[in-house]
Amino acid sequence: MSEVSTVKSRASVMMYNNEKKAWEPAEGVRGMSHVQVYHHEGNNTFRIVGRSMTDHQVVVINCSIIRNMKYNAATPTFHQWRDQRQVYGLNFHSKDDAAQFKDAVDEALDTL
Ligand SMILES: CC(=O)N[C@@H](Cc1ccccc1Cl)C(=O)N1CCC[C@]12C=C[C@@H]1CC[C@@H](C(=O)N3CCC[C@@H]4C=C[C@H]5CC[C@@H](C(=O)O)N5C(=O)[C@H]43)N1C2=O
Repeated sequence: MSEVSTVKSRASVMMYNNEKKAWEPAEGVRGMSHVQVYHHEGNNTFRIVGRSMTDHQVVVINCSIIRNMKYNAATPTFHQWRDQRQVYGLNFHSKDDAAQFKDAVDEALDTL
């Protein structure tokens, strides 16, 4: 069973550096990425995958959407969430990109 992408938005992927108390671009990428929500229908799991726009081979972010995850739309174009290891941030290209992405994440959270 393959995975189905439910949204594709443009955003720059950031990670929060807890030591430096600052946001940094995700590993190996500068600038915009395509961020997608993938649904694995077989086991009803979801993950957020980001690939660099300049080189789609570079996976910039790949993390599960877990039940009851708090997805925070801090501003209309900056959304963030955390897992045990770190805090992720998406600085979207536009409010539409952000809104579409949030809808897909909310939909995933509703079905988990
Ligand atoms: C309870 C909890 O976990 N709270 C978390 C948030 C959260 C809540 C609920 C569920 C999950 C999470 Cl994750 C929390 O508050 N966190 C997570 C780590 C960082 C932060 C802590 C302090 C700083 C203060 C300012 C604020 C911040 O980071 N921004 C303000 C809003 C947009 C603003 C936009 C863009 C980014 C691009 C660079 C920097 C800039 O614009 O130059 N910046 C910003 O400055 C951005 N912070 C945070 O978000």
